[in-house]
Amino acid sequence: MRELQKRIISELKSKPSIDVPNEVRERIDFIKSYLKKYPFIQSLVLGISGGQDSTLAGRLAQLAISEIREETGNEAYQFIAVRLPYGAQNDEADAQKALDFIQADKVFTVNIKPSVDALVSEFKVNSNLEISDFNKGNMKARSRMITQYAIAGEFKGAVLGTDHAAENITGFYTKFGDGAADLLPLSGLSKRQGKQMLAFLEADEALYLKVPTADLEENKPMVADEVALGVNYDAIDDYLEGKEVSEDNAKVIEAWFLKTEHKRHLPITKDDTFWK
Ligand SMILES: Nc1ncnc2c1ncn2[C@@H]1O[C@H](COP(=O)(O)OP(=O)(O)OC[C@H]2O[C@@H]([n+]3cccc(C(=O)O)c3)[C@H](O)[C@@H]2O)[C@@H](O)[C@H]1O
Ligand SMILES: Nc1ncnc2c1ncn2[C@@H]1O[C@H](COP(=O)(O)OP(=O)(O)OP(=O)(O)O)[C@@H](O)[C@H]1O
Ligand SMILES: [Mg+2]
Repeated sequence: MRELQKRIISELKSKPSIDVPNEVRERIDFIKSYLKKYPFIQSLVLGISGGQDSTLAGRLAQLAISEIREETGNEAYQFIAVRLPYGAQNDEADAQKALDFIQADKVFTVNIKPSVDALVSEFKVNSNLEISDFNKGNMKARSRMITQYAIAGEFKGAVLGTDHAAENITGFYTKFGDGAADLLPLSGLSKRQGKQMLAFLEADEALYLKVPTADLEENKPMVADEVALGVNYDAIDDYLEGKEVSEDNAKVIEAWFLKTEHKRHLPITKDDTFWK
């Protein structure tokens, strides 16, 4: 195995394969044990996009909350799903399908378009600064973060994130946007391991066979992650599972990993050494 591949696997804690029922159980138990340790936290909050990752994290969270409510008799525990479209969402039907599957205790819908557009327009009006479509995409992800933390603030909540090894390795998320969260129930998983868990949980296969997309840019709607990254998830998963991948794919994956190293650390101080 490549030296960097070994280091990445160890850092991201990815596994060559998973025992699917056990993996589901361990991740539900992780959420429950955290809630038991910090009883102040009574709700879990997560944005549901209609994509694979939030469908899986949302269902695991709802199962954990239902179990803990039953076990403790405390009816205050709840899972709050949040729809956060920017105007009309291209794959709204998938988001509704995901909500049907997750069966969240509560659903809020907040259109982030007015606040994002207001901010973009302020730059233009006051500073004649044109925010690029790409940068605006990251502003959308950060607006979603603000909204989820506002809901957590109202409901003694913690915010869940959907980051997993196949996303963390390329840093393909917005720093302090969708990258910001309190708990990460999918940590260490490859994309295909997430699919296996959704199949085990009996999700409609349309929810995990669909093409993964960030869908943040208006000039390039629904662009597939794999196109933006220049490498496909099969290769990323193989790499994380310790398999051999082509030299070209390995180089692309490793370049993303090295370029985004700053995203996998807390804000950098003079005493940190990872970047030296
Ligand atoms: N070396 C370094 N040391 C310390 N900080 C560094 C840095 N390089 C950049 N930075 C900071 O990081 C910022 C750039 O990072 P960031 O703001 O994240 O922006 P960036 O990594 O440029 O873009 C985010 C990428 O993730 C994709 N994304 C975002 C959200 C969700 C999803 C999805 O799959 O759903 C995908 C998005 O399409 C885009 O390709 C810079 O503006 C700077 O503040
Ligand atoms: N329109 C949206 N509404 C609510 N939450 C969203 C929306 N878009 C993104 N998010 C949040 O940001 C997270 C990151 O998006 P990302 O695209 O990586 O995951 P996904 O859409 O769940 O799965 P996939 O990678 O398969 O598209 C989502 O998991 C979700 O929590
Ligand atoms: Mg998505």
